[in-house]
Amino acid sequence: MKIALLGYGKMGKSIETIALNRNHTISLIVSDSNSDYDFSNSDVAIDFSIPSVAVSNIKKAIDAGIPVISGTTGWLEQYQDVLDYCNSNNGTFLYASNFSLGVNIFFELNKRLSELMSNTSEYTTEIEEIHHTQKLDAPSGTAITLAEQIIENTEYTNWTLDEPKPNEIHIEAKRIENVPGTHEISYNSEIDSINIKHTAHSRQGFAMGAVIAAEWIKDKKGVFSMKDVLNIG
Ligand SMILES: NC(=O)c1ccc[n+]([C@@H]2O[C@H](COP(=O)([O-])OP(=O)(O)OC[C@H]3O[C@@H](n4cnc5c(N)ncnc54)[C@H](O)[C@@H]3O)[C@@H](O)[C@H]2O)c1
Ligand SMILES: O=C(O)C1=N[C@H](C(=O)O)CCC1
Repeated sequence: MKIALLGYGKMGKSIETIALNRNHTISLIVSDSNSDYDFSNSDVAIDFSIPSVAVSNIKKAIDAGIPVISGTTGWLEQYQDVLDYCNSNNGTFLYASNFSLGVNIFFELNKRLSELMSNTSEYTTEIEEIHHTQKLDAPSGTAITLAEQIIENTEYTNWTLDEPKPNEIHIEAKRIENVPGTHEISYNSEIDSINIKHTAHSRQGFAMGAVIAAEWIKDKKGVFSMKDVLNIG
């Protein structure tokens, strides 16, 4: 498979290594310095760039009729616009806030735990995420997905990085050098605490998941998620 890499930073380089090991080729590398590019020699595009350019990269791939997967976070206020664009142009698109198998299993645990907690009023819920200091967005896309899952199953209606109101889940976003990504959900009462935590030891899981998603999506049409790729949940 010929893969176009949109973004060639920490993730783009990890994806390149894994893709080459799985006998794919890299047909195009787009970084901030070469925005004038075309997809004529590519089967699929993988976008891990920056929030301000992700949407134009994704739309450009859809315009070219190339399936595109995106792991870039921090642009989700435009997610519905991208879905509509993809559907009205008969394109192929998959976004995931987190491509690792472990986090996608963790999402299922989070969903189940929030269902179990839905009828208890004694507990308050908090999310802590820790990432490296170069990260541009806060909270992480993964923390937003976790919060949205909890909101779907409980009385919470919103998340906040600030001091929470009673209906808001507090997300604590910490930035510590070299941390690839840690997420912890806590339910705290006077009596006890319940915590679930995922710790990434490297970027390998994110990159492997992205390559597997690209292999899976190559000949499909429509909008997909990692649940479709991994067949879980
Ligand atoms: N979904 C996931 O599993 C997952 C995992 C890790 C990171 N991420 C997200 O992926 C994104 C990239 O992460 P990273 O750690 O590789 O960041 P990074 O800063 O190391 O790399 C970003 C790259 O984008 C490039 N870029 C800038 N302008 C561009 C343009 N116009 N077109 C294409 N590329 C351009 C930069 O040159 C840089 O090389 C971030 O949004 C991050 O939050 C998601
Ligand atoms: O390194 C990053 O940046 C990461 N971003 C994703 C997020 O925002 O959730 C996934 C984890 C790593």
